[in-house]
Amino acid sequence: MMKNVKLDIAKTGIEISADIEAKAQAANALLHSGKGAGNDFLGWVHLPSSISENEIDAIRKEAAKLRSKADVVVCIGIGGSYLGAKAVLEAMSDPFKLLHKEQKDPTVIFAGQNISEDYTAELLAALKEHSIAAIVISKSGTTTEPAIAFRLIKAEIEKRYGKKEAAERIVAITDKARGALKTLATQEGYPTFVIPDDVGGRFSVLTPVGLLPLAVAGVDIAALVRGAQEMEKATAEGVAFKENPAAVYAAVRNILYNGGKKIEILGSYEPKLQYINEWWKQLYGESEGKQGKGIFPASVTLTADLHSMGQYIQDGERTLFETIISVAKPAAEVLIEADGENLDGLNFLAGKRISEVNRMAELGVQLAHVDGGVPNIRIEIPEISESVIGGLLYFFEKACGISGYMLGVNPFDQPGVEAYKKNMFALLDKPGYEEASKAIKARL
Ligand SMILES: O=P(O)(O)OC[C@H]1O[C@H](O)[C@H](O)[C@@H](O)[C@@H]1O
Repeated sequence: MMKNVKLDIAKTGIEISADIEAKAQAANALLHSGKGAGNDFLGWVHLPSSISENEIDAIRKEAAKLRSKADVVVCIGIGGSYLGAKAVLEAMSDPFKLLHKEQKDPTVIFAGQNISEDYTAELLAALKEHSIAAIVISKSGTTTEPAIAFRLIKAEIEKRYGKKEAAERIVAITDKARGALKTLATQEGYPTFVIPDDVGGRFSVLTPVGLLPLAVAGVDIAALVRGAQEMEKATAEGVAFKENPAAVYAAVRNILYNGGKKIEILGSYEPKLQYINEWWKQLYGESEGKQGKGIFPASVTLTADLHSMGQYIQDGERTLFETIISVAKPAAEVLIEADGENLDGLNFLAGKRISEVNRMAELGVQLAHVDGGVPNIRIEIPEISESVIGGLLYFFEKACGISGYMLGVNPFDQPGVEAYKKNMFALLDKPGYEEASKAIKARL
């Protein structure tokens, strides 16, 4: 099988012991047996292979409808109901798309991932110039940020097109039975897609949560799923440890963490992958950061951040390791031309592709950081395409499950996220929070 994720751990200087190897294999087996902590949230393990063509067709059909009606589709959600679609969309998009006069696909934009009044005002103002539709996504159906954004976007759509047509322009993705969004969608007659009970938000990119917005934007979701299916096989129980990149990645992280490397920096030399970092941060941060434990997931985009974070990485506290997603083949070719005057002194690069310079930057940085005491894990992917990205996402998910079990936590809950919510509701006098309101206001 062609390897879409090649893991190179040589520059960590780590030899994985038989003991750690066995631990990683056992953690993978535990995911497959469904007997570990959080085992009612393991639906993602076999998600790629269980997506049917009918499901893909239904998503594509709904996407085609939204595409025919709107030139801007607002995708409303936060956390796992936002980052997967955003990450893949950025990875697959021309960053200068909006500068082109012809737009062949609708523009998918995001809302509900903040509570900024200015963001909201500017969004609503910009929408005035476009035909619009919306996808509202919330697994719980009760998350405040997207609920506020949706209330405003729903009102705008209804005002413009009427209630009946609003039900043709709004799609809800939520739990099959529970939550305010489910009730609302049923009442308003919105087409609805279900987030399976056993798939947590941060593992939901390959459900309609990620697939519908991506299909609307013109991303080949079948190829995305295909790539994930291949990775599901490549990381399955029974695959030899050394052949299973997810097991090896989890094992190396575990060793690094126990050796005092508390922070992992994910980076890439392709700015399109920036939001893959953001998606990965939620995946690993919420899965492992609990009970006073867990690697802190950080990220950089290179070479930009060498000029801001480079000093620290090279020379600051030695609690870091880095993981670099390295793209073997750029899609385009741009050569650096010779210049007769050579005023900028760059003629030594004449005739070279930009990617050659980028590659040498990557290799140079890798050795510099290793010399500075920052172990380096390299994840090579052949190119940025839907199937490769699908594989990469599943690779990270599988490794996260294994890693969480190796760490000894339940990787599938996030109890710590509730603390701020309680305080916010108390401060906002939400009914039911009367006592908490009094208590918290006294502390201000
Ligand atoms: O999809 P939702 O239920 O709206 O949740 C959106 C996000 O918010 C929560 O607070 C969780 O910490 C995340 O894991 C989740 O992805």
